[in-house]
Amino acid sequence: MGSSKEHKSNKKRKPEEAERTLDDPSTSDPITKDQSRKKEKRKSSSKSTSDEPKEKKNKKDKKRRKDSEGKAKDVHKDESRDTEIAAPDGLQRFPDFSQDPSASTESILKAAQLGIPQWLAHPTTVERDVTVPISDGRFALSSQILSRCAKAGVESLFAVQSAVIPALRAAHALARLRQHVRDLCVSAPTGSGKTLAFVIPIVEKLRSRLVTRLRALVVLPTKDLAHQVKECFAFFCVGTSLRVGLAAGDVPMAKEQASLVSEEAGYLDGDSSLVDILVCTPGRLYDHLTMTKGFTLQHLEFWVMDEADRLLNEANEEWLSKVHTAIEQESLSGNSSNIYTPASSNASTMRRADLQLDPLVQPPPRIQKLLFSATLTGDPAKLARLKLVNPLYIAVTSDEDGDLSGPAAKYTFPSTLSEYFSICPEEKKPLWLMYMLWSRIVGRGICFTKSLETAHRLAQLMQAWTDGVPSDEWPEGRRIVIAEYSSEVSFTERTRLLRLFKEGNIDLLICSDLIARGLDIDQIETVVNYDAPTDMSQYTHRVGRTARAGKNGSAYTLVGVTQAHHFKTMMLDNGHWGPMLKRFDPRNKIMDALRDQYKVALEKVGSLYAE
Ligand SMILES: Nc1ncnc2c1ncn2[C@@H]1O[C@H](COP(=O)(O)OP(=O)(O)OP(=O)(O)O)[C@@H](O)[C@H]1O
Repeated sequence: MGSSKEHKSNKKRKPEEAERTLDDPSTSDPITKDQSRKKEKRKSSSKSTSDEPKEKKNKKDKKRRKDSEGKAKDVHKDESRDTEIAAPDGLQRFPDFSQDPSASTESILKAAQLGIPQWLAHPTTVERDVTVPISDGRFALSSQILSRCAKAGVESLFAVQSAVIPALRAAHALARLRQHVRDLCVSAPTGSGKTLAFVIPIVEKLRSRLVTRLRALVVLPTKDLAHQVKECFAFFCVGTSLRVGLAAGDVPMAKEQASLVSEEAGYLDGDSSLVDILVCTPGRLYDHLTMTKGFTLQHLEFWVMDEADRLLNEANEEWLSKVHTAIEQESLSGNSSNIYTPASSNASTMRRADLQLDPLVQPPPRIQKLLFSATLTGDPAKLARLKLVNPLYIAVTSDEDGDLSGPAAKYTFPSTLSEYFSICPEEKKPLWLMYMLWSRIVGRGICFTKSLETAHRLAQLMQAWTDGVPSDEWPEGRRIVIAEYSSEVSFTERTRLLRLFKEGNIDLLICSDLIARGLDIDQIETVVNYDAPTDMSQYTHRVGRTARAGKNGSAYTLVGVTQAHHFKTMMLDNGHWGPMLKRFDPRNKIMDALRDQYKVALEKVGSLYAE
């Protein structure tokens, strides 16, 4: 894990080749032709900045002058309120995250007109480069968690963690006073540490539980991500008796069932659960709710949806209503014939109608839903399906983001990311990629293509090229190693490839969008968009595989001539067209030298298909 010191000291890397900014008048590409059409739009967005009231500007300046280590307390306090509420259980004071009462009537009306709920239109914001020492009292972390953090190299908490952890710790304290626990929606850039923002407080809350019951459900869209998050939980649970399970479909159903539920316990009141925390994919969760005897959500306290917008986009949404039904049925009818006794170890968390009517029994904490994403959906209809209760929206943003109800706020990028694009004739893209590899513009990285088919063919071509050039002809005498990494490759093979990549034995993984989301590989220095992403969310997640945890990284997008107009419009519409995105063009001299190698590689692959 990157340390917070790294986080602060990074500088952006420049590519070796000549750069031209987009507003360079000498540029004569299809993109710039479109500039005048959009001028009006940009004018209006810059106007809003210059017309800003002085007071608001001063506030922003003050924010900018933050000292992330020492004064971070001020940074993610809701600026409209100076009040802090005292934690009832001896925790340190924590910020009051209640809704912003100062939201202007105008912005309230604007949000209402667009059908955006107030909580979504007025997030509590946190500056993206803030870090807070882990020992800060507001986190109230136990020595067990602190020692795991130390082991992981976590000395400071990143912005998203410094906002979410106190909010959750506060909610836990309030839950004990039978107050309502608010659901949480969190939007923070890629690589900003969202995983630990929920792992740490969940482990902290559950570590003192007495018996094993399924209390935290963490849903992720893919098997690969589920594995990654399971590993993270397992690491932070060392030293506790908490058990972490995985249901991602990589082992046969029966084996997975046996790892989650014990047959011996008799399937009552969730006492057959073998895990406290379950990390799963939607498909397997659905299967277990349907088919696994004794699998119950009766004791659930946390329901995390990581990469929430992708989960809400799942073609098959049945899993969502299945979970809601499971929760609701269990709380209405009870799922058990067990007789309740106050001494029962289950009593404090069991969600059963007969218990809830008993005035002597403290109600169980309600299930807190926690949504995380780098590109949280603003679609009210989709969010409504989650049945959120009094949600709190925390957004990690940058000073440049401006209007938080605008699109730029939806897509915040790591400050350590350098972004480049090139307009490239479609048929020359392989040559362009060879150039970038040969001239070492692309360090260790991943290359995204639009489809499995393209990934496969490109990997073949690049491998034919690298195999065909003798080792001593390569720059620095080192041949580049390229591998295909896609859903066509088996999960076991993907695991092996990732290991080789992490060990430095593979330089470039060519893939479809399989790993565009969430995958955390420390060693990725460069992302290449061989095919330009078609929407901003896809762009954000792809480039977000680099520049993680405060490390430097670069992203290069090869924009086909026919896609240039769409690419520029997409960037403009999302406030991402400007100095942050630089143009690069290959140097002809090197390209000329590579042309022959390219021809040889093409012939070699052509003969493969002819056979
Ligand atoms: N406080 C911290 N100090 C040092 N490293 C950290 C800290 N928090 C997280 N990291 C590291 O930062 C990396 C990125 O974290 P994580 O995968 O949680 O990002 P993310 O916000 O979920 O990104 P994405 O949106 O792409 O999924 C991980 O390698 C993690 O171990």
